[in-house]
Amino acid sequence: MGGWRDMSAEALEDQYSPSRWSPRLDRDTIIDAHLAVTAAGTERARACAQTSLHVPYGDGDGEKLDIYFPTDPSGTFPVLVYIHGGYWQCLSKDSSGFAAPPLVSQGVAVVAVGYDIAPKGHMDSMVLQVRRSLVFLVEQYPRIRGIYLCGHSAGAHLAAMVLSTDWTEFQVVPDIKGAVLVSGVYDLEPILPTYVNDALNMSREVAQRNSPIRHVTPAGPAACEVLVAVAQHDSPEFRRQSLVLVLTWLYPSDCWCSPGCILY
Ligand SMILES: N[C@@H](CC(=O)c1ccccc1NC=O)C(=O)O
Repeated sequence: MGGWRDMSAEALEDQYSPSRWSPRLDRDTIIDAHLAVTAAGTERARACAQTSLHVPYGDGDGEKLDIYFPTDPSGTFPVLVYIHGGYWQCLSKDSSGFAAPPLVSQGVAVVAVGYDIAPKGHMDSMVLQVRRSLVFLVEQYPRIRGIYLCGHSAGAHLAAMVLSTDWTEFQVVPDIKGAVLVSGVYDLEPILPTYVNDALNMSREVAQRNSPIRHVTPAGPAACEVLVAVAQHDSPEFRRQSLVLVLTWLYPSDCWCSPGCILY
């Protein structure tokens, strides 16, 4: 069966370039459209919510987050933590607050997490940064009751790594109640031969260590509700990746990601 290991680098680049799969817009237009929509949505969110912007959660340049507070600031509140995509090398928290308006009006805080993207940031450090951002929120904002994670594309990968965290290595265990993973990449090995890895410069070992489908801890992922979503026109490889993640988390003792497996 022709799995990703049988694909040429060219074919993999096609599969792992979401911009090439839109039936409506060409590959350059669609990325610009994505940037325009997220930037405008974030501007709207900043106009309608109380915010704390560029809050440092660590000493690194990129270790900052934006908080959009609930309209009614009394009492405790759940928080939606949004992790942006951009193949770990573009985009930022500064245009990642677009989900806030309907949530803050319902008493939910929204946090857009920043992290040091490549080439400055490495895969290990980005994963550590998003984990630390949650520890910071729990420690600094005791009125938070329940964390919901949302990540898009590379951000869905980072969110899945957060769900796979062994929190015994940290000071606190964040109360993650749910997650929405949108069009993520959960096995990093197929992107090694593609242009995506030019800035990331991952070795096979780094890619495997940071692949949620290979990172199933004995305790499994955080015990919470998870919605794994793909888009109608995502590439077959993107759709396969989400399917393998779901199967891995549902049936961790079965093999879903080695040569010979039906979905490999
Ligand atoms: N070079 C990629 C760009 C890309 O993947 C992307 C662009 C904007 C937001 C998210 C993206 N992908 C995953 O993080 C492409 O051509 O589709």
